[in-house]
Amino acid sequence: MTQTREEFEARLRQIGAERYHDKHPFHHLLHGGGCTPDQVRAWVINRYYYQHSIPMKDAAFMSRVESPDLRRAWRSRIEDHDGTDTNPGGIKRWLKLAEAVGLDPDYVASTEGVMPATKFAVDAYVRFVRDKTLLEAVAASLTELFAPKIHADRIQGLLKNYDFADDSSLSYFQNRLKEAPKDVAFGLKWVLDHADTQEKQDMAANALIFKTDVLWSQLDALHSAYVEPGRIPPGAWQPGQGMANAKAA
Ligand SMILES: O=C(O)c1cc(C(=O)O)c2c(n1)C(=O)C(=O)c1cc(C(=O)O)[nH]c1-2
Repeated sequence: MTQTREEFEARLRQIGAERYHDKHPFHHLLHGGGCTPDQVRAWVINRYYYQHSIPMKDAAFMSRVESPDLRRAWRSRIEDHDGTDTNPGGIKRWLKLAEAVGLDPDYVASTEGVMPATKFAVDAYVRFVRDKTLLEAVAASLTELFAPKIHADRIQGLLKNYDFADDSSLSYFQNRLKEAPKDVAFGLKWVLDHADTQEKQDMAANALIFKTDVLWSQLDALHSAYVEPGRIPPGAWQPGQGMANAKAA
């Protein structure tokens, strides 16, 4: 049976309550101060791959949208990450974080050393958005409903527990707190408006589940490579590589 708007929204929120990556042990370690500097670096290097792919994902989405109104509402997402004349954008802010943890930002931006599992997961998200219905693509972005809480927890946890954390190194997350709410309000309304049959509601819910899997599997890979059992896959970053001071020397 088709759910009411309220029931369907509750179903989407329940997916986040059960599956969002704020529950992953790697995030508990990171936010609680339990990561070594190299574990933080591994996270920054791999997560950069997600950051650098998000605008490509949004460009893939927009290339398929026929409605000028929908494209206009969506395009600020690309500017938020790539920047404008007056805003450096999220990718540059992420590289500030990379510098603050001692990495060479050029190394991080090269995406060398990113684990294969990170690439598989993130590339699958870009392909999903390119190939599936617009409804599924917008629904997949709705993990951002749950992101403000994790960003706020992260800012608080990193500031409390790590010397590298300050307003400059954490500016990425501070900015997302301002940017994400408008995106997610728009995306949620769009999905609720368009998922008007049971079949479409199921498609949208499954798209959101897929996206939680994309996020979760990245952290599983990070945990197994750099925490326990510490099995770094061939070709992935080894502690000591890509450091800023190695370049200066
Ligand atoms: O730190 C996080 O946990 C987190 C999660 C997500 C998400 O839920 O996909 C995004 C972000 N951050 C983020 O910063 C971001 O710009 C973003 C864009 C998107 C998207 O799917 O379009 N998700 C996310």
